[in-house]
Amino acid sequence: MTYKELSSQIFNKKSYLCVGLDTDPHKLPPHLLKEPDPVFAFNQAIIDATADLAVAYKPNIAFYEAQGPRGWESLQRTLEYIPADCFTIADAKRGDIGNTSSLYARTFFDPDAAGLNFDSVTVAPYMGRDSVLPFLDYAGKWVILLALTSNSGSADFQRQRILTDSAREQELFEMVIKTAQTWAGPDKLMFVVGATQADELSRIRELAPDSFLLVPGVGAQGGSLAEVSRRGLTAAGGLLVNASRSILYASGGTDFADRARAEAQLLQTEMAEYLDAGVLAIK
Ligand SMILES: O=c1ccn([C@@H]2O[C@H](COP(=O)(O)O)[C@@H](O)[C@H]2O)c(=O)[nH]1
Repeated sequence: MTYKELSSQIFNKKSYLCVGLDTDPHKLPPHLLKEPDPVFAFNQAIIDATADLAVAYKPNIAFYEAQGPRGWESLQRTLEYIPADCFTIADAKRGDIGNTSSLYARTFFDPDAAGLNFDSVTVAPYMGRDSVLPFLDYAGKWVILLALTSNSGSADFQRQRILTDSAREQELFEMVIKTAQTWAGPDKLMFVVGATQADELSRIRELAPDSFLLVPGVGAQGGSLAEVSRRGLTAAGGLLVNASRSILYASGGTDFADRARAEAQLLQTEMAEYLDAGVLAIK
């Protein structure tokens, strides 16, 4: 999906909601356990219940890998079931020396070589340029680079102050955002910024005015959709705001899909208000 197509989806659906498919087999409603692939049955129902409200789906790969080969099959079925008008994100947080990164890229981007066919993958920037470039080699695919994450541990490295070449102070995540934009433009590269870090979003928007930001951390982690939207929305939309647990596990019973829809609807209704108000009006 191109930058323009993603932006159009946001304004057509009046939504920048990304539903996180962090599907934990231990949290499935009991009635699904008799299905041949309970994880897929759950995801299928969640996707059916939310596809008109969401512009993206983000399976977190850990939840599937932890199930061994069965999990990988559930992941593949889920990916194939996601409607074509939705952007897909493999939240895998990969990155290694170049030749190894090429194999990670193939895993998520190359169905002709036994890989999956995601639109994008999350990548950790810590190992630098040569660890990220192999993911950028795929036409039409996106890298979503971790910049300022939602967890408390983001303070350990990402918020550390370092000196620029011109002896000015900046935080490490700022350097990541500036440097990575010399590797690829906003048509191929997004950044992860936690919703719990909304205070930093205005500064991040100055550094990356046109980039899409994947923003996890509303819902279960307590980030504010209003603050994220106020500081992060752009004329192209520019945001994908993810919620996983608050949608998936709104109910553990037979009504789980209806309750998931209701949670997604709350977020989408609020997003539509911000989009309708116009970016400049809410800033
Ligand atoms: O900074 C980050 C980067 C990734 N995540 C991932 O997003 C979802 C959030 O799930 P919730 O249940 O909505 O809290 C999950 O897959 C994380 O691994 C993040 O939270 N923060």
